[in-house]
Amino acid sequence: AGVSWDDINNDQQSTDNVLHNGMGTKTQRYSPLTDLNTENVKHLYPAWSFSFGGEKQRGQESQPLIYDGKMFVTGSYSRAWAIDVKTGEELWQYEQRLPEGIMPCCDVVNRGGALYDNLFIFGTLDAKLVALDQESGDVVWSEKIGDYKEGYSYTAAPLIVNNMVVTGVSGGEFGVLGRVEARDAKTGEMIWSRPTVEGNMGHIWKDGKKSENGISGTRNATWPGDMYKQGGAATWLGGTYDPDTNLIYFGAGNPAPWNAHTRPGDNLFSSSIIAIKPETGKISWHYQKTPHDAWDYDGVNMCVPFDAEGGKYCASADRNGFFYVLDRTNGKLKQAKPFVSKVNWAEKIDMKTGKPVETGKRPGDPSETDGKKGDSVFVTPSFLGAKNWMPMSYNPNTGLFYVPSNEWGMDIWNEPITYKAGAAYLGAGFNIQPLYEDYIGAVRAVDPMTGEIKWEAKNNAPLWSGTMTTAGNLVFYGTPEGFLKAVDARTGEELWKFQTGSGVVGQPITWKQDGSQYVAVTSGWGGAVPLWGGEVAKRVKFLNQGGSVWVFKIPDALANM
Ligand SMILES: O=C(O)c1cc(C(=O)O)c2c(n1)C(=O)C(=O)c1cc(C(=O)O)[nH]c1-2
Repeated sequence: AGVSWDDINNDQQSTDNVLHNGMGTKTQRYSPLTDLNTENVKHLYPAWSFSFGGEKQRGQESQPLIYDGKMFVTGSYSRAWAIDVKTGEELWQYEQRLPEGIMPCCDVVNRGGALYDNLFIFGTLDAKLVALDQESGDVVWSEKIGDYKEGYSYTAAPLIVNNMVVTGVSGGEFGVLGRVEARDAKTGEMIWSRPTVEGNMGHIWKDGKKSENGISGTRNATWPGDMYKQGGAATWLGGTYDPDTNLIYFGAGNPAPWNAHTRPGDNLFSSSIIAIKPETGKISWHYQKTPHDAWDYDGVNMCVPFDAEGGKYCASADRNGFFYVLDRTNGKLKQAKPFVSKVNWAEKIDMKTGKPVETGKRPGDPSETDGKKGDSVFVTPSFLGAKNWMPMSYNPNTGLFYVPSNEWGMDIWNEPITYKAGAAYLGAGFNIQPLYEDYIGAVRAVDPMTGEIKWEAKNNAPLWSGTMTTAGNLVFYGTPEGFLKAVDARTGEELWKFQTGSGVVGQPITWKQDGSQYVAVTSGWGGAVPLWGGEVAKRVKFLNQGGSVWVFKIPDALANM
């Protein structure tokens, strides 16, 4: 009984449940179901809605999981629920007792949990992993990921690989040490820990004992002095696993602090994609998208595995505005094209070197002006990114990625900064601005092999929800204005929408149950935009908060037509 690794590995093919983040460890967010399709989606109607209750609303970014007639979903402030999928009745509720001093940078969000055996495992804002019994909601084990007093937290859904639960850390804005860690999913015991800042040694545990496990090659060649110890490169979005290559792919975030003048060098492995061997935690290859990042372009965006033209690739739509395709066996660059209309920090990515050709838009060094504030520059995209955390989906039938993208720019300048444990470690100021009157968000259908945009669906507010696609030629996504929408995967034509009562910044899923296809999504406006969005935050300040999960189905009479 319970959820096995085989079940999880088969998640994308098995349609009667959703066992893993991304609807499979590859996180393609693709369902082979065709019951619901472009013809009948207009009949989709709500089966039930469940309120997360309380005053603790804020951003609801969770992807629900479905197993054995139960939905497992997390909410803001490190809460989790099990719900009867048929009736929408609550089975149990768990609420982490959060200390006063938690320091999540970008809202009190959670993006979902992981199922393994009889457990539901999720990360909390006080940087713990909590494993709950699926039946009772009781805590089976709990382990510390990092010290919340130093700025560590966790918001991502864990990744399951074999018998391991694999997680990263949040806290890049506080100079934490980014890392990827594998624990025994049944007990929480550490198996390996792999820092993502060059110069820091990894460790492997044997019989409960920690041993050295260095990476080969240069040690700390890309950071000055001791700065690698607080180098950031937070792994705050979790990762993907591909059984074909037997590699774990993680994005590593921005180098700390933001002020790049303090840390000459490429600052590996920040703003990079890293491929890790699951047995040892060793880095197999790495690819840096933004060397010596000066704009908080971060780099956590997942590299989503897909196969095309006989090759094994992964694709990453980066905050820096480029859509990257890498050979996922060795990290070699195959393609990199912009997926937003204005990218002004780099002209292009040089296909020979794999590096960006910059245009000179780095914020000025404060020591070259009055010592307090360096010259400000206007840069596109803004640091909230051409695409932030919200996941894209890949449809193998259309061969297209469906990317939730945003068009905005920022004024950014640097200030002096020194590291202090538990304090913001930026050394930068900024103001984000819209570029266009009529829209900020746009779902874009990207052909990964050419970089061509096949269609786009614009949205007034910035898009902050994931997309999900099906063999029924549908793409689902949410809007901050409150709608869950279904569009035609081939054309982008809008076929259905439903107003959920608050902004949708969640991640839609679909599955089949008792003969009909279901769709679910969380609703509740929040995340980084209202907190950090500058002029954009002002433009969308009318949007209301919420906290609920919605479940939809088609009428039984239409289910098999
Ligand atoms: O560096 C980090 O550790 C870190 C963590 C998080 C997070 O855990 O949510 C975000 C970011 N950075 C970030 O840069 C960012 O834009 C962001 C947006 C969001 C969100 O949920 O809307 N989280 C985060």
